[in-house]
Amino acid sequence: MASPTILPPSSLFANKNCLILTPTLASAKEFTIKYSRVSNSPSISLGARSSIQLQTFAAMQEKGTSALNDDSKMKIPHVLTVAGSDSGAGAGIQADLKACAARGVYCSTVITAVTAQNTVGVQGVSNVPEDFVAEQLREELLPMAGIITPNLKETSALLDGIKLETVDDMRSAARLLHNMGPKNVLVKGGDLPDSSDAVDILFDGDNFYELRSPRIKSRNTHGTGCSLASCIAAELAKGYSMLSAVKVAKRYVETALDYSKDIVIGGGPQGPFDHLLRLKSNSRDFQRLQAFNPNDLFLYAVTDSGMNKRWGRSITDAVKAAIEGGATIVQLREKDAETRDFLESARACLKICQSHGVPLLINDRIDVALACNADGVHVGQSDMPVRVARTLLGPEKIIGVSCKTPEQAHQAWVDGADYIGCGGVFPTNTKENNTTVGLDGLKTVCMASKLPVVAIGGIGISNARDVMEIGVPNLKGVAVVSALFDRQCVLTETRKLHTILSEANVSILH
Ligand SMILES: Cc1ncc(COP(=O)(O)OP(=O)(O)O)c(N)n1
Ligand SMILES: Cc1nc(C(=O)O)sc1CCOP(=O)(O)O
Ligand SMILES: [Mg+2]
Repeated sequence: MASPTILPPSSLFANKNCLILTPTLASAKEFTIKYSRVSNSPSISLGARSSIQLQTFAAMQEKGTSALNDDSKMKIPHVLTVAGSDSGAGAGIQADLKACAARGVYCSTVITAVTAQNTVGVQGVSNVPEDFVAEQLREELLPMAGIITPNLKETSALLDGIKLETVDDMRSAARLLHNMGPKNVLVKGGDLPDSSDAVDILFDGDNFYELRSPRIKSRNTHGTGCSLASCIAAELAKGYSMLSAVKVAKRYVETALDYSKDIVIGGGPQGPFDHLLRLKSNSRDFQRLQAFNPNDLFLYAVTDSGMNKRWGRSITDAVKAAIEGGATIVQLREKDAETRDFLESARACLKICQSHGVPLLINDRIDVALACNADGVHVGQSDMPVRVARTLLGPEKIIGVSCKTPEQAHQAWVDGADYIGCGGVFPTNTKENNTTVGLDGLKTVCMASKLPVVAIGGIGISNARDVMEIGVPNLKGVAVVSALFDRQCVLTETRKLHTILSEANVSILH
């Protein structure tokens, strides 16, 4: 790539040609700021195109943004969006409002331009006087940005027209944009040629993350960028990290696009999609648009068909007892089961888990997980690669992967896993020829991992406390097989382990 001229940040605001514009609103002062406030750490996300962190909430109030005044009484997260109005209601302010509402966040609005448009095109734009908007926003937005989210055209426009044809080009561009000041850059590669996946590159100044998802064929894509940025702001406002917020936002937009493929609004070539899908569907898939909850890893019960047979109980009885005893997530690890039996058990266990709000994962078998619509899978380093599993399972399902080294942990994040299982922490008889990494190995992996971690291998009531006391915040719990299922009473053993973990949690917090 040729080295681009980097525009000074202030000109991004002052010069319309340098603003990051959506193609449909290219003549408007189209920029969107989403303001989100979480207790004492206010942040603004500059939406359709970027996101900024405000130093102080007070500074914003002094600027007279009355919509935000008295915010302290609000119980729900609050986003301020500053954007153009789209009369077609697919993008702009209208998309921001819908996306925030769909994500459970209150959205105040400042309108910068009013457009007349429909699914055929933009018929007119009337800008709100620039001074009036500038009065509210200040200059030099980009260096304050928490994240900017340009698509390929916008990235190219910001970088003096450079060509972006490959994922490597996107990475280089993300680095160049990062040099302009924003803390994070998400270059959206939806228009990348010759790619069967939609690939976005997130760069936080240290690491690149390649976020892939299946490309959704739909004419109803108008407002996708606005909605993604709004959703990032909404998730930040709820307190999620930038990385989690971006992942959830991407999943939300993908799911909404997929849900809206067949709706017909207007006769033009590009229609809007339906942001409020969640309100219209009771299905678990839509309810699970939340980020994976890492706290579910607290007491992770992993079944073993051999052990259950030995103690004369069915898998379903074993799962019921584990849940009653306090298991917070269940994995069916049925190495010897015939596929048909496994599927039948998985369906029955899923019903039990669903009725208790406990996620059910399937070990190794993506086919079984798909067939029974389980919550996700756990795979190892020699099972199906996480990236492939993600493509098959879609953005909503939980994917866990076994990791013994920092490098594997890093790859797990890049590939789109939700958590890692790290072990064997202690020697185990449950898994043959398993390498023991010890408490030190566990700590090393946890510290390197951007994902939540569950420890596994030889863990039971005698040593669970030692494991949790390594005191690394992303170690969220323990995964256990024999200490629960190679025992006479699964319920009693699970309860005991739950008590020990809870006590360890309390002592770590103090
Ligand atoms: C939570 C959790 N962590 C690790 C594993 C091990 O997975 P894998 O390495 O694929 O080995 P098998 O379980 O398939 O023998 C796990 N199952 N769960
Ligand atoms: C399934 C599994 N995976 C491991 C890993 O190190 O990745 S250890 C393990 C077996 C865990 O069983 P138990 O709790 O009975 O020791
Ligand atoms: Mg495996």
